[in-house]
Amino acid sequence: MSNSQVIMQCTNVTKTYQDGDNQVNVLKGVNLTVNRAEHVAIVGSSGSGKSTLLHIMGVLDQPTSGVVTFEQTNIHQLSADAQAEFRNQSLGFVYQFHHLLAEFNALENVAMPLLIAGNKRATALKKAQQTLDLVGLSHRTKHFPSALSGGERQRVAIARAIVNQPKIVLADEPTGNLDAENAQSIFKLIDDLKQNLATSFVFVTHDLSLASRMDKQFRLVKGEIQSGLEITNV
Ligand SMILES: Nc1ncnc2c1ncn2[C@@H]1O[C@H](COP(=O)(O)OP(=O)(O)OP(=O)(O)O)[C@@H](O)[C@H]1O
Repeated sequence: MSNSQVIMQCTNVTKTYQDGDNQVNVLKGVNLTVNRAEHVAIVGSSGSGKSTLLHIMGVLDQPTSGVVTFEQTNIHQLSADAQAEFRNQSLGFVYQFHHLLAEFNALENVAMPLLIAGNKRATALKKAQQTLDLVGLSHRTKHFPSALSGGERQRVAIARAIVNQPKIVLADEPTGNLDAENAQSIFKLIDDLKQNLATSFVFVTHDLSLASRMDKQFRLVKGEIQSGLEITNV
């Protein structure tokens, strides 16, 4: 695989917290690579460091040591402005809880990142409409979050994450709050998006059957990546 295929890379990433007199080593030298348009799962038991790693990859947090590159640039050495631009333009986030704005309808929620980036309202709404079409919610654009089902809200959250065509989406247990049927349907949606988008996806999930559908799986055990994906003990 040539280096130009690599979009994001973690090299020897560690994270240590000081808890009183104790040092808590949450990540102990994590190495992983995400290629262009690749769908990657990160699995691991509660407390294994998954969210910490995802936050570091999204420059929401700093590693204690090690390097994270995005298109060969060390993202933690960028200026605050450049980091904000990276988050705005190259990155999408999806969380376990949708974090949609209650006072805006689905269309406006999806348009929000484009409006914040300075697009005209008409342009932003048009792109938001196209993205809601893509996630199968053409018929729900005027609904407020409170009038949508859990699965529909998560689709809106995914539409919001991809509306500005980021190169990579980081998703922290995007189906963790959904029943099995809705979880399946969200993963099918993400599979289907592969046909339309060249976006890389990194998912944190507890669900090994969903993880096994991704192109690649990393298993975190006590802050270290272990190779192989076993169906037990996650
Ligand atoms: N600010 C902090 N100070 C001290 N310890 C922390 C801090 N943040 C996280 N931790 C510890 O780091 C460990 C990893 O947390 P993290 O949230 O990354 O795990 P996780 O694998 O995402 O877990 P879950 O699946 O439950 O969300 C946990 O033991 C947590 O208590």
